[in-house]
Amino acid sequence: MTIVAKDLEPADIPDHFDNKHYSPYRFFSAEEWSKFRADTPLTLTADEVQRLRSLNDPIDLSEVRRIYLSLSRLLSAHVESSQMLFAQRQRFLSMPEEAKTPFVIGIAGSVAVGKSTTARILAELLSRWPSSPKVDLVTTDGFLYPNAVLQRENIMDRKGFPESYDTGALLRFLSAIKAGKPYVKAPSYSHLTYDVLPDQFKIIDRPDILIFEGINVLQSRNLPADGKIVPMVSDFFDFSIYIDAEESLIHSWYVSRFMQLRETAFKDPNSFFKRYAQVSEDAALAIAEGLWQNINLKNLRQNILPTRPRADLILQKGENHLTATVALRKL
Ligand SMILES: Nc1ncnc2c1ncn2[C@@H]1O[C@H](COP(=O)(O)OP(=O)(O)O)[C@@H](O)[C@H]1O
Ligand SMILES: CC(C)(COP(=O)(O)O)[C@@H](O)C(=O)NCCC(=O)O
Repeated sequence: MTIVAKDLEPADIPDHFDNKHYSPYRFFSAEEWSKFRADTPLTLTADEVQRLRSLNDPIDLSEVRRIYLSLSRLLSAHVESSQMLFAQRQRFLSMPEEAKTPFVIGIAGSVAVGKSTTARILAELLSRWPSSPKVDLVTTDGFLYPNAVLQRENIMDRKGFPESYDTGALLRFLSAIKAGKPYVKAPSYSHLTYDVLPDQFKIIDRPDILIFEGINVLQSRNLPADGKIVPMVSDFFDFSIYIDAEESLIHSWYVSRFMQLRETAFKDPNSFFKRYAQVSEDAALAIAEGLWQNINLKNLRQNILPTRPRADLILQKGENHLTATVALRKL
């Protein structure tokens, strides 16, 4: 029987991630991957790594050396080739040489998997390569609808799900960046107030690289009822990374971070979660479990993990947030 594309349901389309023999990815152990750094100098200091890492993320200089130097070397090779291709195309079209529009790197993965640390370390390392001195980082939480809207729509417990983002604003932002527009405004979010900051923006002015990080960045959108084809966020990416780990590990990272935040950020009188700093440890654990099970785990299973096969590179973390395997898409 011949199976034609239209007969395939999404569930029939193999992920191939787990079948290492017939997979669109090549898999490398952390040790194999670390060799690809060649003679790339380690330009970050232990103090800088400490400053860049998020709460509860024990990443250190040896992890930067093992994983991130090779990754920054690979990414800078992609940036340079794309700049060269752009210059060749300008000559082909007999158009004047002009600056290439930003190279956009998407970073996806579950809540609490450590996307922010990866994004900040890569931004620092990439800004030290001659082809990309100007690197900016934007997180997608600024594009969430304000709490007032989520409450009105009765979807506060869907924060982070596709419907909680202003997808139009996300697409307008990325298309302005890719069009080479100067001074593009990115909206901001506060984990302290658990809400978007209405009048605070980050100005993105034609960087060499834009790192765009968030749980939803590899999601495709359902086609609207009128059948119009709309772009998706990842259409604007030149390279994408998915940060992966076993569900049970991410679960434990989420809960232990929550318990640490209870001792720090939640004590701030402006914290949305300040009441959780006052309850007993057992009650706080139950709240963290509830947030994980009812919001973040559901979102991971339904909307985030299914996007993993779309990434160009997958960093698979093991115990202690250390990268165990790197999967790189075959070109
Ligand atoms: N309630 C919170 N209060 C303060 N900071 C938080 C809170 N939740 C998350 N963060 C911080 O926000 C950043 C993003 O967290 P998250 O979206 O879970 O992604 P990831 O852990 O993959 O970076 C991290 O640096 C994390 O430490
Ligand atoms: C703000 C987030 C949705 C992450 O947003 P992102 O930057 O990935 O778009 C997430 O950190 C979050 O707050 N989730 C809601 C459930 C919870 O409080 O854990």
